[in-house]
Amino acid sequence: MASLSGLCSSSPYLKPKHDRVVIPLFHKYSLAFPTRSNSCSKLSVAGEVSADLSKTNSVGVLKKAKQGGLEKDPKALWRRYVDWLYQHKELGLYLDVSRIGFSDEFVAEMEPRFQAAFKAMEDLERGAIANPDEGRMVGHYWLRNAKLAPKPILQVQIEKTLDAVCKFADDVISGKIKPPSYPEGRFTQILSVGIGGSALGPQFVAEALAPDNPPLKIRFIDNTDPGGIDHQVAQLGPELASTLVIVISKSGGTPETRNGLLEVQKAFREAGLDFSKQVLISGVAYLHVMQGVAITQENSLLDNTARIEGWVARFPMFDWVGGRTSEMSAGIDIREMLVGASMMDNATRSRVFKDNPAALLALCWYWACDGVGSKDMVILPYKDSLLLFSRYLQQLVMESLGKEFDLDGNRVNQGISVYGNKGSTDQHAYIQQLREGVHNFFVTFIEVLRDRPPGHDWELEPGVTCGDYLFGMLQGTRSALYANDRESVTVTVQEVTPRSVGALVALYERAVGLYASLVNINAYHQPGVEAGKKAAGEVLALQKRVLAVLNEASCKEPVEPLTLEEVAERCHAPEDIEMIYKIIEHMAANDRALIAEGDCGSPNSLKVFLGECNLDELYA
Ligand SMILES: O=P(O)(O)OC[C@H]1O[C@](O)(CO)[C@@H](O)[C@@H]1O
Repeated sequence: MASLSGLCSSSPYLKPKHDRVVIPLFHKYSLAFPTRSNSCSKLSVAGEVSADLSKTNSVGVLKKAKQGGLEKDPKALWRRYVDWLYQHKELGLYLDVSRIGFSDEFVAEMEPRFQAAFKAMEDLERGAIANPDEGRMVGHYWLRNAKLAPKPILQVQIEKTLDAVCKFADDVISGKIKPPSYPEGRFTQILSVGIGGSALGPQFVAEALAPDNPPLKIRFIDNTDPGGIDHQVAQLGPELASTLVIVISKSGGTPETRNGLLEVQKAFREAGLDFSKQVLISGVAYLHVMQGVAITQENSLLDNTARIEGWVARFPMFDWVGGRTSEMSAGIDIREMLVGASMMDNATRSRVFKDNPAALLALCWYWACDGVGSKDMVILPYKDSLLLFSRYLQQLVMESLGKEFDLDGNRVNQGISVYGNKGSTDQHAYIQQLREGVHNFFVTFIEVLRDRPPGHDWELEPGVTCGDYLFGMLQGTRSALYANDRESVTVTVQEVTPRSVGALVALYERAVGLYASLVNINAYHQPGVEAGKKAAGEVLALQKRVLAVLNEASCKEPVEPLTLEEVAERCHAPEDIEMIYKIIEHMAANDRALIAEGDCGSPNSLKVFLGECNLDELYA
């Protein structure tokens, strides 16, 4: 049986006190250990024997390896810090994984799997169908280096779109493109309508990179909540006339985004603004002469609508760019971000494990979460401008990794839960539990070294600045957590710039892709969300039936208030009585159904009808 004892002695981390853990590295030994399935791995690995390590259940092995606890000797820790420190010199980015307790045996065990993951990633970048469930390529890396695109036409499209977007942005800021109802002025506001990756990316980047006094202030409608939409429109006030509305929807068919579009169109009408001139375009990215831009996939539902109405220009979002990885597509301060992302992409192509920060991150995730999501990923940027990084990563990580089946059809219910906010603020919120409570997480600190632009700093007490406190809080929290065996990773950047933000996005996009290979799942589809969308459609269809039944009863002389059972029966949906009750409760709360008897607290006492009879509906 292969033993790895030789690897142990060289590592200061693995001291003799650890039991020798023997890990089968090659297929012929794996039969000694239970595997999830006997099917050979689809992943081809380096070396003469293909391993089915993608199925080896290494959780048990991991647990055994972890029993030794974390290294606490300061000198040994320092050696580990130095030994594992990753630095991207040009980007000024560091990755410290020393506070994650993976063992040398574990790294050795994972090596073949990483080589397989690297190979899968290289195939992906060459245009393989890396999203097999949707039969799509995965090409967000091409957005920052168009030469990587597998077809010349794609390279041209990427480069042309980038140029067109940058020119459009310049023309808006310079006032060359003006608000139609405000010809003497220029655009002063941006209202972005989109959801999921079509909102979180722009929101994260706007929060991280927008200057204190931007040429256009940006606000977001990222939900179908009428109150939220009204609030954003109300805050625009008279500036609605000089608001550039951007609708982002890759599919062009997301209900929440469509509703945002319709609601904003209505607001324009009510403000006496000729919406057809202050175009808010949803669907394919069309640059209308007037007041709207949209970014999404060509030939979408809305694209065809827009094409029929004849639009001036278009910014396509490609079908091989997933929503959660569309950060680098049209619409944001892109060139510098692309440079940072491209530099990080080059680094994360390395097959030399220690030179690949994304591989290091993926290794830490696998170790900390046992490859099954057993711990949550807490994202703690100690920088206000990176406030939304955790929300951005929540979608990137959880929508990519949170999958029911693996690529071989095994039910795995994979994923890593992500949450966070910012430090040191969160030290006054949930860090108490992290330090002393349930140990179900590992932390990712995001450290930004530059506190203020040069010459703008000052000491609030002799020798100490406000930023020193922030630095001290980060380091103190990291030490306090580790002292109580709470593991963490620290990503350090010099300052928050388009280049460092681009690099961070690219780092995590690659880490997610590599981790997905390690756990053998498709990171590039989101079937679970489609299920939710479908269920929402069924609720709305039932609501239509409820309204029709109530309308019929309300058109009678005298009006016939109905009980829930009667409504359910007439909808031919007795099994949906609870949903019918919820629908009626929501309608009554919005004065769209009237309660003749009883109240919603006693569902069986209810008798409801509609305030008015809609004869058109009745005879429809
Ligand atoms: O950009 P679209 O097509 O409107 O989709 C919005 C979001 O919905 C999803 O498709 C599902 O959540 C995300 O992947 C995407 O970012």
